[in-house]
Amino acid sequence: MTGAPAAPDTIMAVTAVTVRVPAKVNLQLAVGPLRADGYHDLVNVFHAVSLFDEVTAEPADELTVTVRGESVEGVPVGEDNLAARAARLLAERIGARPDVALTIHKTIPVAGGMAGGSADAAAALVACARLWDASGVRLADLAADLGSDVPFALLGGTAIGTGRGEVLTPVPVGGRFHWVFALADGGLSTPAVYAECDRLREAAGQRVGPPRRSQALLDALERGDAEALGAALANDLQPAALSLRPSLRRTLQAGREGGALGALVSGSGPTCAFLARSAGHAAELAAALSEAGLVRAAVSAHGPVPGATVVAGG
Ligand SMILES: C[C@@](CO)(OP(=O)(O)O)[C@H](O)COP(=O)(O)OP(=O)(O)OC[C@H]1O[C@@H](n2ccc(N)nc2=O)[C@H](O)[C@@H]1O
Ligand SMILES: Nc1ncnc2c1ncn2[C@@H]1O[C@H](COP(=O)(O)OP(=O)(O)O)[C@@H](O)[C@H]1O
Repeated sequence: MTGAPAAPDTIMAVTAVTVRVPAKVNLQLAVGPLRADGYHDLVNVFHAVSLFDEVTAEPADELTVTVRGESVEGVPVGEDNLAARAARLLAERIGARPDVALTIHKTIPVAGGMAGGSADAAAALVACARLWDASGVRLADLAADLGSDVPFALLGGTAIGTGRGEVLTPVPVGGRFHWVFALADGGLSTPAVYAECDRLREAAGQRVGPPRRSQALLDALERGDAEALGAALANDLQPAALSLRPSLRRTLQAGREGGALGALVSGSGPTCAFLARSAGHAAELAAALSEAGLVRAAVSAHGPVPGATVVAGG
């Protein structure tokens, strides 16, 4: 090496920042009655899994969004993209122009009940905060304004979300869990699934009380007990997702027949989640589900994993 070393006070301009951000599955989703503001109070046990999107932020003359990946139809590339909204919100907060080129590499299924859009918003917040040296801004406050699931994508791990899901309390977890996700063709709209949940409850004359946390589920998580966790998985939106997409019943049944410890729709669906006994069992189950021809793809993953993390630049 012959080059002179950089002077100690040289400040390297940040040219690109890449953030990796996980998908989530809801281990318990207890849904209270419809609130006056159109939301529902929840007990939402979020669990971050190793299925990741990556968002790269680079300085540019104006805000642009590029989306790459398989099956990204329906993802807006304009100002409605949640990552673009996140960049604009942060720029507004620090009094800067949102001049950034955002490139999103999507692996998380779109409109799949795994919070991919929320994940991209959280990643964009972290990437732009690094690019614009906005380390003093509390990103969690901005996240909650972008969507109920966005704060969890920043935090990762496993956490209970109350309120509309944005008030987070981390949950202790005593091990790693192995999952299979059955990805469906096409998505389901989150507001439509909540509305169907309300409709089904009303039609059944169901009196809906406040959502309650499952102690059995929290104990299973703390012990790292996959069998008990499988038995405790619960999603109040599942009947609504099945009502809107009846074919998911067969997918859930196929996973149970493959020995899953638990099977449920992930959040608002249509992705189905299966808890496996081990990494090996997850690989077998994913192969069996793919071969059964009921799903677009079946992928294995583990959880919990950290939230939005800078992996390059900055
Ligand atoms: C259902 C869940 C489970 O984690 O996620 P997905 O499975 O869709 O990823 C979430 O509650 C989705 O959160 P998110 O997608 O951030 O929703 P938001 O943008 O805040 O709200 C979109 C719409 O969903 C409905 N909504 C959302 C949250 C909530 N607690 N009650 C609701 O009724 C409302 O109709 C709202 O207008
Ligand atoms: N970056 C993004 N990735 C995916 N969807 C996005 C994004 N930005 C906005 N959207 C919109 O949000 C909707 C819900 O997306 P997503 O978060 O993937 O699903 P879900 O709410 O079921 O978890 C999409 O159908 C799309 O119209």
